[in-house]
Amino acid sequence: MSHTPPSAPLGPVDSSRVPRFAGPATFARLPRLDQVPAADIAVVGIPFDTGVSYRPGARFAPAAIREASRLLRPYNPALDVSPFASVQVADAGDIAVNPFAIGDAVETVEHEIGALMDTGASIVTVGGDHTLSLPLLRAAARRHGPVALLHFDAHLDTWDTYFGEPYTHGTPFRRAVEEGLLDTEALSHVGTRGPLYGKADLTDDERLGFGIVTSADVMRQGVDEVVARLRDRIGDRPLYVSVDIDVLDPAHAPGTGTPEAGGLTSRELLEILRGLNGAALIGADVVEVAPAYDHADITSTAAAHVAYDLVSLLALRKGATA
Ligand SMILES: N=C(N)NCCCC(=O)O
Ligand SMILES: [Zn+2]
Ligand SMILES: [Zn+2]
Repeated sequence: MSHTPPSAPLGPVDSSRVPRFAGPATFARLPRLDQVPAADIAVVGIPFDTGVSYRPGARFAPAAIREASRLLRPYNPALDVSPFASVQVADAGDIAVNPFAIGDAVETVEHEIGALMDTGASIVTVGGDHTLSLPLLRAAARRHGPVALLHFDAHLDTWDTYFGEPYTHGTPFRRAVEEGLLDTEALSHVGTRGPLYGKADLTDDERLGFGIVTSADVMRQGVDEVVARLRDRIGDRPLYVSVDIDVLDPAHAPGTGTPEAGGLTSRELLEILRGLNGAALIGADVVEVAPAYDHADITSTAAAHVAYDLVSLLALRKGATA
């Protein structure tokens, strides 16, 4: 069901008239959700980093990504779409999550995102740590049933517990499989690399149903072959995409909490995402941006562009054109 009003959607502030560095930042200078009757696509910030195991700071990512998104323009040539022209896209602001209690934050995110989805909006979240994918997948699965997952990350994030804790940024996808939120025929990690605790990390992960396209596979096989393999696995299932920005090499994303050498370039990541055009994307998150470790906004710029392409893919699904 589309909630696009009969009149044209309210688009972003025109950066050819109002300088793009003026005024408060919303994602891509889009209207706030409270300025439009309803949104077909909502970008939501989640300022939360209580689930991290190493460098904190992802709570500041929604603001940094919005600032970095000021330079985005309304036509996306790579996907030949104007994502804001015929579909109402809006910035829904930040979810007020409890910074002291992970369980409470997880419940709040599930509830708030579920309520937004109930209005008919598709959601792209920006910011926060990878703990958040669990409540986001709970909300997605409640609406769509078990979903296919494309998980871009240096890490597996299928560990069982950390310090005995079940809800952390290293464990969301183990919980998601246990809770039946994922279609275990269609689970892929992309960009995996780096040292593990032991070989069992990999065998456990495989037992949960995941396939792995390592960072080195992307280099050896190339983007087109990787996209073909992933699309084959996803088919026409409802698809959730989770992007941990540490999938990028630290040269392309220094501002993150658990950096690993040997990652994707931002060009490779964007091209793989664009290869998903036509898949049944239903929602996405962009997590693990930690602005305090960033330089020259490299990481938040990459995250803003990733979110823009994800919004573009959702807009295409909702009928947007050039
Ligand atoms: N960045 C994410 N999501 N997870 C990293 C967990 C790595 C570790 O603590 O061993
Ligand atoms: Zn990671
Ligand atoms: Zn992760």
